[in-house]
Order: sequence, then C-alpha cells, then structure tokens
Amino acid sequence: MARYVLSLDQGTTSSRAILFDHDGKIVSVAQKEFPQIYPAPGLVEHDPEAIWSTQLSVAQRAVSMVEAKAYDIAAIGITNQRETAIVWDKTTGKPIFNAIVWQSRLTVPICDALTAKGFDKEIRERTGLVTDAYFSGTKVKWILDNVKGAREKAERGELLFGTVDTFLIWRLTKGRSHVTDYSNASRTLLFNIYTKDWDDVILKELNIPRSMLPTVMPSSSIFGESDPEFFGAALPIAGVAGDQQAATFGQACYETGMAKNTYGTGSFLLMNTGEKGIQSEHGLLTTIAWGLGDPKKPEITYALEGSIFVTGAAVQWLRDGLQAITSSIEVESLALSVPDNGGIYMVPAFVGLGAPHWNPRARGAILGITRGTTMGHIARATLEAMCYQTRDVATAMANDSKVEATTLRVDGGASVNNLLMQFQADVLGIPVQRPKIAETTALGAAYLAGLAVNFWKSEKEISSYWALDRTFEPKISEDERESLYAGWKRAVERSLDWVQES
Ligand SMILES: Nc1ncnc2c1ncn2[C@@H]1O[C@H](COP(=O)(O)OP(=O)(O)O)[C@@H](O)[C@H]1O
Ligand SMILES: O=P(O)(O)OC[C@H](O)CO
Repeated sequence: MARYVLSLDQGTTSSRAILFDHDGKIVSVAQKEFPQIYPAPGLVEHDPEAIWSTQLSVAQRAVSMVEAKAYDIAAIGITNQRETAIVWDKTTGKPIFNAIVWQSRLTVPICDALTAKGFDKEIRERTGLVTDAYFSGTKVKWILDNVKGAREKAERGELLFGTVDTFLIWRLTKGRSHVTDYSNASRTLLFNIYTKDWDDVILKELNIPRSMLPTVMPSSSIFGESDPEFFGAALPIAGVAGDQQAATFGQACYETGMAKNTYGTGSFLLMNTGEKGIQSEHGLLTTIAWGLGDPKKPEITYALEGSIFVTGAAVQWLRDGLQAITSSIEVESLALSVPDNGGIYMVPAFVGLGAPHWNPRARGAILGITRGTTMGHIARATLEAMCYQTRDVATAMANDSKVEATTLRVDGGASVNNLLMQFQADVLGIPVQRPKIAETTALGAAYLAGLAVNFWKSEKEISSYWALDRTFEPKISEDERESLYAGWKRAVERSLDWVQES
C-alpha cells in the first residue's frame, strides 16, 4: 500500500518538494532557491531550465531522503507560482524566451493600450481579472510579438504556452500531456471563468492561437503519468492548483466565507465564495479556487482574491539589497531592537502595487526618516507593511462579500514570524490563526492528488487533519489601530504613480 503523496511546490524564489503521509504530516522536505533575473527595473524573469532542474532535483531528493520507492507514492501533486508564462517549442521542448514572472511589469504598455480602447471591461466580465501586466495573457502576446519568428511558428502550431504547472507536467510526462487545471487557467487572462473555456474574443484581441493553449482539467484528476526515468516507475500526476488556491485547499477553507492569507514573496488573501463568482467593486479579483468532479461537468468553486505583490520579497531586499540581515529569520530580532516603528512607513511598491490599488507606476518609498531612524525601524516598517497591505485587501473583501471575517487563517514562509503575526492581529482587530503545518500550499496540492487516487476519501476527512499551532489575539486599542493605519494610507498616497514613463 502506498504510504505517501509527493507534492511539488514550485514557488517564485525556490522549488520545494514534500512527502506527506496519510495524516497530512511532513515526512521529508527538500528545497532549492534559484536565480532571479532582473533585466531592467521592474522586470523579473526566470530561466525555465532552472525551474525544471531545481524542481526535479528536490523531488528526487525528498524521495531518496527517506529511501521511499515508487510503490510507496500514491500520486504526485503540483502547485506553482501562478501567471508566470513560458512558451516553448513543441518539437525540441526548448523554451523560446525566459519565463516572464508574474511580478514583471514588461507588458504595462500592452495593458495601457487595452484599457485605452475600453477592452479592460471585456476582460473583467469574462475573466474576473483586471487588465494588469501581472497576468499571463499579455506576456504571451509580448513573446509572440517580440521573439523572432515566434508568431509564424505559433500560427503553424509549433509552439506551446503554459504556466509553470503545465511546463512541469509536460517535462515530467516527456511531452505526453499538455494540460493545466481550472485554478491556473483562471489566472491567464485568456480563460472565461463563467463558460469555463478559453475565451475566443480575448484570444482574438491578443492575437494568440488557441492551438498553443493547454487542455484544462479538474484540479483533482489524472493529468498524466511521470516518465519512469524520474522516480523508478510511472507515477500519476493527480492534483494541480495554483499555489494560492492550493493553500486555500490545504487550509481546509471549504465553506463559503472561509479565508486564508499566505505570506511568501507576495501575499494573497483568498475567500471561498462557493458556486458564485462575485464581481468585485473594490479592486479585488474574481477567480477560480478549484474545479472538481466530472471533467465534462466540473463543479467550480470561486474565490475573491486580494493579490499583494511584495511582502516577503521586501525582507529579501533587506537581506540581499541593503544587506541589513544575513538571513530572513533575522528580521524579527532586528525589528524587535526598537519598541515601535518610530514614525517610519515603508511602502514596498517595488513592482507597482497590486490589489486594491492596481497602480503599476507606484514605486517603493520609506517615509518619516529622521536622524534617530535605525535599521531596526526600517525592519519593523517592512514587517508592518505586510500587515497594512493585508488590511487594505481585507477591507475590500469585507465590502465586496458583505462578510466580516471573524478570524484569519495564515500560512507561508513568513508566517513563522511571531512579531509579524501579532501585528497582523493588531492591525486587523481580529484573531490570526496559524496552523501546525505552515506548508499548506504543498499540502493542498497533495490533498488534491490524494483525493483523485482515493488516498484520502473526502474534504471532511481532510478538514479533520487541520490543527492549530497558535492564535494571535489583537492587543492594541481601536484608536491606536486606526491612527497607525491612517499613517499607512498617507504613505501609500505618496508612492502612487511615481514612475512617469511607461
Ligand atoms: N522569519 C521571517 N520573517 C519574515 N519574512 C520571512 C521570514 N522567513 C522567510 N521570510 C520571507 O518569506 C518568503 C519565503 O516564503 P515562501 O513561502 O517560501 O515564498 P515563495 O513561495 O514565494 O517562494 C521570502 O520572501 C522571505 O524573505
Ligand atoms: O510563489 P509565491 O508563493 O510567491 O506565489 C506567487 C503567486 O502565485 C503569484 O500570483
């Protein structure tokens, strides 16, 4: 009997692989960072070969660490940084350009042109998304328009597009499966979340041939089998979801109104809105959380999402850019070296601002500096900014959904930071609940895969594995909370539209 599910978590800064046992407990973890490519200010790319090689090597390491054999593994689940676009040659399997990362501002001019002609409304109604360079569609258009010979090849059916899940599955199956799931498709800007199909009106507007696009499948289903070369025998790839949706699944947010926030490179607050895709009037996205059941008639669960582009990445900047710390974990003690923020606000709009502002020309700002300012204050302001940005999207979510959250479930790499979690509770004014397993993204993909192969039976069974590590209760007064937040709002105002050229 198989004992484990292998989850591959391909994130923005690192590739991770985790083996989970039947109780949803971690058996082994392997992780590797890979290089970020910054060709110009505001642009972010990855080498798809680095994505593939790090992901494969950590997967093999996680398996060999506990001497697991292929027959010990019931299925593979895949979860991934979303929106990042890869285009490759169908015959050679070689990408024709770097992966254009979700954070990249490369296609701001394309988005401006779409908005100028009023096409943003079509996009909103069909995809639930805003016309922002964040999403894959304009990145694919840019590649076809700018890489020599790409458009002709695409029109001859010789090129394939995929988000990172699709690329990994294509490589794992040695080109036998060109597929994605509903949650990833819903982030491309090319997918109609209501008809549940690629949208011909948008494809025509962006001039993207349908033949490049993967087949869309339920998030918990058999996407293909990994080639025996990789793990000693073929393994079913049985669960796929974008990382934020996978985390929502891993946090067992199965009821309408349940929400989670993940603190990684960016932060993403998602609320399950059930069978209804609620159109946001406050700068959030309507997206697909997951599609389950019969591939011909999938049951779609929708979500409202607040996408914050930079949270943990600002801590990385303290580490790599300012060299104020040598590892991310040190940010907490540095921030604790001062009693409060000393009047400092840091707006980490390094690649513009996402929800709810959608201001691609905003740039980072540190305000309130005096002669008394220390690196401790800047560290504190960096952590606080994660929490204020979360409050911005939580407020928008309450306004859209008419549901006032009573608690917030949290996860992600930075959620280990107790100071951060306490301030989050303080600034939201509600308790923050951190589960025992912070790796809920990988866990969610494992659950989706395990459900497809009957390793787990039901969402109810999975919910029973959710266990609380710690609750952070709000400790500051309403007056203090509102006065701190008012300062944040003034700081954000000053960062907007900083870049004047496109
Ligand atoms: N103790 C910490 N306090 C604050 N931020 C942290 C801490 N540990 C890690 N981080 C940040 O969390 C991010 C890594 O989280 P992770 O969930 O692995 O992200 P991703 O999936 O986006 O690669 C990094 O940006 C890192 O700077
Ligand atoms: O890689 P992460 O965890 O920062 O997640 C990135 C998101 O999927 C972008 O939408």
